[in-house]
Amino acid sequence: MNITFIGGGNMASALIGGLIKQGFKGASICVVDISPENLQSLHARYQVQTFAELGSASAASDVIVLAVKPQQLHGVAATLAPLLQQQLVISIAAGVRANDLSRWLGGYRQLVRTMPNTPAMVSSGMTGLYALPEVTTAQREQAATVLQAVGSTLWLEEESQMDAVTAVSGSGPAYVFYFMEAMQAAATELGFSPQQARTLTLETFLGAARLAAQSDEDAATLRARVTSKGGTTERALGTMEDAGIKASIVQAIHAAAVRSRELGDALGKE
Ligand SMILES: NC(=O)C1=CN([C@@H]2O[C@H](COP(=O)(O)OP(=O)(O)OC[C@H]3O[C@@H](n4cnc5c(N)ncnc54)[C@H](OP(=O)(O)O)[C@@H]3O)[C@@H](O)[C@H]2O)C=CC1
Ligand SMILES: O=C(O)[C@@H]1CCC=N1
Repeated sequence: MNITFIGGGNMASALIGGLIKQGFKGASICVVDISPENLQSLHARYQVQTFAELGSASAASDVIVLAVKPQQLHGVAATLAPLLQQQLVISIAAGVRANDLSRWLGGYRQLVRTMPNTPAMVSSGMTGLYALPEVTTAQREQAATVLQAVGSTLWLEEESQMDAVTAVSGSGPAYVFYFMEAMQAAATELGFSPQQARTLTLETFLGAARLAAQSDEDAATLRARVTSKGGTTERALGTMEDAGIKASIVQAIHAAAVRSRELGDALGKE
C-alpha cells in the first residue's frame, strides 16, 4: 500500500513513525508539506519521499491522508480534487465534517474521517473512524489497516460522535501530559532531581495504566485500593476534590467537544 500524507506536522509524523515501526517502508510513503524543514526532518528520520507541493506523482497513492490544520483543509482539498481517481482519502482534521470535505473535494465520496492521537508514534494510538456511506467494505478495511498499524480503532456509527472522540482520546494525551507535568513539578519540589522525578512519574503512569488495562475492576475500585483510611492518598484526593479537579476535567472535556463542533459549524459555512 502506498500512502501520501498532505501535511507533515506533529500528527503526520506520529503516524509515519508508527507505520515505519510496524514495517511500512519509507519508500512507500510520500509527504507533501509547505515547510522544507518538516520535509527534511521526516526524510532524515524515515527516508520517506518528500514533495514541496501536491502533484500527480504524490497523489498517485492508494491512500491519501489529509493531515493539515482544519483551517488549511479547504485550500488543500481544492488542489487535490482534480487529482482524485479512486484513492481512499482519510482525513484526520479535527472538526471538519465528512460531507463538507467531500463538497470541497468536488463531491468525491471515497472518504473516511478519523481522529487519531499522538501515541500512534509508539504503536499505542487510539483512533475513531467514520466512513461516508459510499465507502466500500474493502476501503473501510484499508483505512482500518492504516490506523490499526499504529494502535486501536473504534468505528463510529454516527459522525456526531467524532466530537466526543476528539475531546476524549484525540486531545486526551495532552491532559495526561499536563497531569504528568504537575506530578514531576511536585516531585522536584519534594527534593528529587528532574530525572528522578521523571522516572517516578512515568513509571507510576505506566504501571497504573497497565494495571487498569489488565484488571477486571473499574478505575474507582482501583483508586479505592490505593486509598488507606486516614492515610496519604486520602489526604491528596481530598485536596483534589476540594479544588474541584474531577469536575474541572469533565468540564474541560465537554469544552473540547464543543470546540470540535464549533470548528465543524464554522468550516461548514466555507
Ligand atoms: N496533534 C494532534 O495530537 C492531533 C492532530 N489532529 C489533526 O491533525 C491535523 C494536523 O495537526 P498537527 O499535525 O498538530 O498540525 P501541524 O501544524 O503540526 O501540521 C500541519 C502541517 O501541514 C502544513 N501545511 C499547511 N498547508 C499545507 C499545504 N497546503 N500543503 C501541505 N502542507 C501544508 C503545515 O505547515 P505550516 O505550519 O507552515 O502551516 C504543517 O507543517 C489537524 O487537522 C488536527 O486537527 C488529529 C489528531 C491529533
Ligand atoms: O488540538 C487539536 O485541535 C487537535 C485535535 C485533537 C488533538 N489535537
